Amino acid sequence: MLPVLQLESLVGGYSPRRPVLHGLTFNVKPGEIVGLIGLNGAGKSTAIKHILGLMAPHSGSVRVSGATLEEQPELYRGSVAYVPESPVLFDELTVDEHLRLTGMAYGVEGDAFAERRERLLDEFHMRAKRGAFAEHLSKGMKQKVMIMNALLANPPLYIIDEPFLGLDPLGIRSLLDRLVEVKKAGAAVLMSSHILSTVEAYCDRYIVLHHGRIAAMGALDDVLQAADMRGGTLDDAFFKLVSSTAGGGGASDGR
Ligand SMILES: Nc1ncnc2c1ncn2[C@@H]1O[C@H](COP(=O)(O)OP(=O)(O)OP(=O)(O)O)[C@@H](O)[C@H]1O
Repeated sequence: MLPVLQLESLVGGYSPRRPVLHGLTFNVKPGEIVGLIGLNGAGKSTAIKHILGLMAPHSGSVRVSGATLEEQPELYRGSVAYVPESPVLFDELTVDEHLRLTGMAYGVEGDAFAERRERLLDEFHMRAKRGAFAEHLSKGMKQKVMIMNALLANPPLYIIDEPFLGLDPLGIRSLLDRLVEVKKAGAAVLMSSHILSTVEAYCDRYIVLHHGRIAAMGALDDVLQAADMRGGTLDDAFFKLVSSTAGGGGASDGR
């Protein structure tokens, strides 16, 4: 099955003289959740900015649904929904208005729009707040609106950056349940998080980023092997990979 997201030898960062990402090659296929993990400053958000097209590669490429942003900007943008680490909303629009705006942007209209909106309002316990302005919502509620917008769009690719920050346990459960559902329906999900137990439980594959390079990639067994371990958790392997250079912490690009 063709990957929805393909990074090929991506070199990128904020200044051409000092790249942050050193040749990342990985993909995310339909029907899988891939966890992007790494220490603070490893390059996760920078990689996500390149995937979203907010930053241009110094070299290498990013393809979404088979095309680069330059080749097919509409296909590329319409294929991705992004949930950022910190919610970005319009203060003077209500929850309902945000959902309507997303529906218009992604071409979700009529009965399909109404059905998805009603379900999301219930699932994320936001029905009572549907008419509230974003500026009057709590931090976690704002994050829920970002997540609801992404799910409403129902794209082939979800990019989710630290989604659990600020969410209450019910919100976390609703999000995880829906990620499993969209994955079963064939969506591809790239999720960055520091909550390794959740990443281990929900992701099919993991990418361990360390100093802008892939230190390990694959299923749990692959990551354990890269860490030279026979058994253990993702947390154990991660700790070993990022705390010893010899153990593969600064390893080369993986596939
Ligand atoms: N706007 C920026 N300008 C210049 N350098 C930046 C900028 N944002 C991040 N960096 C640098 O890029 C590197 C990678 O940062 P990035 O934000 O991608 O890390 P991260 O893995 O997302 O970390 P965290 O877990 O803390 O969110 C760091 O060295 C950081 O200092």
